[in-house]
Amino acid sequence: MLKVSNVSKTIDGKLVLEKINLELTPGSIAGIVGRNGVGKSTLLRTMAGILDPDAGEIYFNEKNIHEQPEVKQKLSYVPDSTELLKTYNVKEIVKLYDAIYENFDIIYFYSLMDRFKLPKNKKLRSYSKGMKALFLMILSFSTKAEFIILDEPTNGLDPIVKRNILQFIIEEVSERQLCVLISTHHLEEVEKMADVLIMMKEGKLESVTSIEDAKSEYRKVQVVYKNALPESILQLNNISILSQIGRVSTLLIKGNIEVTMNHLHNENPLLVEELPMTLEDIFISSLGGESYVS
Ligand SMILES: Nc1ncnc2c1ncn2[C@@H]1O[C@H](COP(=O)(O)OP(=O)(O)OP(=O)(O)O)[C@@H](O)[C@H]1O
Repeated sequence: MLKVSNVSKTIDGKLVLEKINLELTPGSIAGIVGRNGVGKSTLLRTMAGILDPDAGEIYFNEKNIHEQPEVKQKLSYVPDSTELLKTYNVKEIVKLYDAIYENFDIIYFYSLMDRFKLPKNKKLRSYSKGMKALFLMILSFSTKAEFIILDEPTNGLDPIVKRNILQFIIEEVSERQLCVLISTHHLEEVEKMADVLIMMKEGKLESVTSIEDAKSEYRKVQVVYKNALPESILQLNNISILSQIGRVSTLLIKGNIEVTMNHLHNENPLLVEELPMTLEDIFISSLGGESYVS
């Protein structure tokens, strides 16, 4: 179990993380989403023990990762950049990881290199972006860490490499009861693979829920009224307008769903139709700021 307790961090005079509390359990994948610059990478780096919090603690299996650094053997962090490693070749990096991680499994590492058809006698510089991302992932899972933190692991990857990586992560989590935390802007990935959705806003956690619970809190509907949207509907504070094209409005209802649906019906609509909802709708409604009517 990984526990973040009241963690705050200020960088260059700016409060980047504010009283973050979070618990993640083994055998689960958590997706952390939020707009650019809200503090996701800072939180991930702090959870990995790379940055020190100004206040609060992070525990892995009840051991404080900043006070008992040997716990970091159980954690692996994959950054969103391979800059640091690019002048090394595969064998040198493997040697480095083998020296740092006492459970590093070289046989497993090379079996994964074969599975994903990555060349073994090259400098990382000669790898394509997709190959580098796969390589870092393979390295990370070969450490046999129990908690793996991935910062934007599928950025810039083609759909096939992306699918292979995501499939690989799901396999590893179910076979080894790992806990994986993924930061991403690809909401459809979170929707497909994550058990837990973490939404972050301006340095704070806006919500931590299962994907199912997040979706059940909302309903997306298309409505058409004879004239413009009735004033009484515009005044409801649990409704967001996702789009308006002519008299056709797409609304997202948050909470109090049955009462609000009755309200929509009571205003004599020409049409009220439920639409399938995506995490993107929830993201825009919860984290999008004041105005996003298209
Ligand atoms: N080393 C640093 N020096 C100065 N400011 C920093 C540093 N690291 C982070 N910040 C600031 O902290 C805030 C959060 O940055 P962070 O990279 O954690 O956000 P993010 O949510 O991961 O963003 P993105 O989605 O764009 O990757 C930003 O305002 C950023 O400018």
